[in-house]
Amino acid sequence: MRQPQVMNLETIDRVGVVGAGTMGSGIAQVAATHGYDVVVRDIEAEFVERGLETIEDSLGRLGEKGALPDDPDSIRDRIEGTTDLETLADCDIVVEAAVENLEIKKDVFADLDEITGDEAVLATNTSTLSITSIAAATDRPEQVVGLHYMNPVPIMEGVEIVVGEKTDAEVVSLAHEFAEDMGKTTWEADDKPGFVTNRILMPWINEGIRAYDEGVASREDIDAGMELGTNVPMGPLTLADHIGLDVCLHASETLFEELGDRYKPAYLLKRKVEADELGKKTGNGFYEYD
Ligand SMILES: NC(=O)c1ccc[n+]([C@@H]2O[C@H](COP(=O)([O-])OP(=O)(O)OC[C@H]3O[C@@H](n4cnc5c(N)ncnc54)[C@H](O)[C@@H]3O)[C@@H](O)[C@H]2O)c1
Repeated sequence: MRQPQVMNLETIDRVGVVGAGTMGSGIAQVAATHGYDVVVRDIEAEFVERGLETIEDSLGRLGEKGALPDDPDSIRDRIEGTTDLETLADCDIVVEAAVENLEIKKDVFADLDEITGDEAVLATNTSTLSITSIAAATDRPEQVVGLHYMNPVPIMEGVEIVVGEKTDAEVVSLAHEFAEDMGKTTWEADDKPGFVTNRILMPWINEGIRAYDEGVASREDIDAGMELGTNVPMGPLTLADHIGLDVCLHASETLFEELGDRYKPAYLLKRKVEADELGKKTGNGFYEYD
């Protein structure tokens, strides 16, 4: 195993992005917006082109709203598209956002491990797959970390930093700093299935889908019920559509395989109710209140 090099944000100039789909194009755009030189790679030229068009459209819209620190053309000029993975060889950090398939991600990481410099950080945007498993395809598992951006990347503020079994603490710090440098706010999760977000989100989405299928309410009323009743900005069916149903299915299958039936009331929930810890009204639940 290699020894991790000293890394800090100042050493990161060139950012590689693998995959020019929904997430990869967003990550490339946000990195370029914050001054990084970006190279984004997909397997087919038409996918690269589509990703770049998405970026141009989004930059155009944000530019019109005055929401960019620079003019859209200058930001766009910082992004290079390619089908050749070798173009990522001199990247200081690579964020992988290819399809949610462990074998594909492992192949990508093995290739990145071969071609990038020793000190490069390799990050994955996986929604549910194990960082540790992906890192095992490399000879630098301590430099592999989860950088889980949210969709749509240019709009969503949060990035979940996922710590693999062997991820070095310096790499974790760098991941936080890198995301924050892109104007994001981070939180950290251990490398457990679904991390924080999808572990909780996916059963919620699936329940919304089942409720619709079982005729509990119309699509609109399920979404309205959750939006108006629980103050989320988007109900489960609309959100699933935004995420991509295939992405949701992949994520759900991984969680089901790893965690089984998650729909029983949580053990701790029952215990807290028995202990009369009912939340804000009793002054304590999962938090304490004055
Ligand atoms: N869509 C979301 O809401 C969301 C949110 C957070 C994380 N993610 C995760 O981000 C990743 C990408 O998801 P997406 O929604 O952008 O998917 P997508 O299908 O929109 O894009 C994936 C892209 O990866 C490309 N690709 C496949 N194999 C490749 C390879 N070997 N090298 C380079 N490119 C390759 C595909 O051609 C495609 O363009 C997945 O791991 C997903 O779980 C998705």
